[in-house]
Amino acid sequence: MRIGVAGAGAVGSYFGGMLHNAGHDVTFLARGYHLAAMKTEGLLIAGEHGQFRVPGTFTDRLSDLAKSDLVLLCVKSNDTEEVAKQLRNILKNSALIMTMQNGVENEEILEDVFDKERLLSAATYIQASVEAPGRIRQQGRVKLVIGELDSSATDDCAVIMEKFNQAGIDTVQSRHILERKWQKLLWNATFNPLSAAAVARVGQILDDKQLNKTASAICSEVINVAIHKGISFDPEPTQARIFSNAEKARNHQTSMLQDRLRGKRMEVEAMCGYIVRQANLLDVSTPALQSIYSVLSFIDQANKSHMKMK
Ligand SMILES: NC(=O)C1=CN([C@@H]2O[C@H](COP(=O)(O)OP(=O)(O)OC[C@H]3O[C@@H](n4cnc5c(N)ncnc54)[C@H](OP(=O)(O)O)[C@@H]3O)[C@@H](O)[C@H]2O)C=CC1
Ligand SMILES: CC(C)(CO)C(=O)C(=O)O
Repeated sequence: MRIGVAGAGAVGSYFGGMLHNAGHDVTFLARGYHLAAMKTEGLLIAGEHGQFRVPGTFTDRLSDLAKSDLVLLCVKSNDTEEVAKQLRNILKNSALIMTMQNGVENEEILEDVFDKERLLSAATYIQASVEAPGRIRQQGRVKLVIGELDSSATDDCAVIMEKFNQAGIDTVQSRHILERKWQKLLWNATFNPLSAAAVARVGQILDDKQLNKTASAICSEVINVAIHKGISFDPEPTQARIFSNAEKARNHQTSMLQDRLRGKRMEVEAMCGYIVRQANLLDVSTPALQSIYSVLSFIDQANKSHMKMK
């Protein structure tokens, strides 16, 4: 299968690397120092069970993805619309696009650009980071739940699931992928923004009495928004599950914290703004999330002005 990775950072490089190892023809779209390192040395993926190097096709020309049968959309959510529109101009009509991003708004953005039957979404369970240019660090368990956005679409998803499993990526299919994505968003909205605002690892949020209290408040607000959106959750066990899952990621720097530490733009809209806007539409109160949203939006704006002045 010809696979294009649109945004070969932490997530895209890992999954693209695994699929390349399994014999697929993978093209990695990246830029900057990371791309330069991959072009000269190949891509190095380091995990708990050792490391492997991936020689491959690394490019900063989006048009090099034109022949893809499947594109893994792995840019940060802030770049979704721009990259999706560029992809629409070059991809063949039969190409499938799978978002592996966090949040649930990317699916809405993609539906405005592509026919729904070409779209898949993945709830991506991985802890990965670009440790150094050309080098990805992955820790903990990796799992994907994938599904078609159009539930009446032909079963491309089953074929992709099989190929991913053959490549050693634990993948299951869901007929209710948006519900799964909301479940994941509950976790991310609880921990990612707070971790970025406080510059704290997940374990530090769990251990600090005040941060833990704020995380619990955000979590119950987001569950409430999801319920008002028609996603069925039992609030108490859901919140308990989110916090017990966090125990397994104690040492993790969330992807949003990684961005803050690197002075990169954070996924503030995907993780906070979208939920706050939905809450306003549904007349649901989200004071804790709104507060973190205002802090992170301010930091992102300040970083942007600082970058412009440089
Ligand atoms: N990291 C993790 O553990 C997890 C992340 N996720 C989600 O997955 C998504 C991707 O996250 P992650 O992999 O961490 O992000 P990264 O920032 O590591 O990767 C995105 C990559 O895409 C590149 N990129 C963006 N636009 C272009 C372009 N036009 N041309 C070439 N390259 C481009 C970026 O370059 P540049 O750096 O120069 O902007 C970056 O290298 C996010 O939605 C995140 O929330 C989900 C689960 C876990
Ligand atoms: C916490 C984690 C790693 C869960 O997969 C994640 O989604 C993120 O850091 O954004």
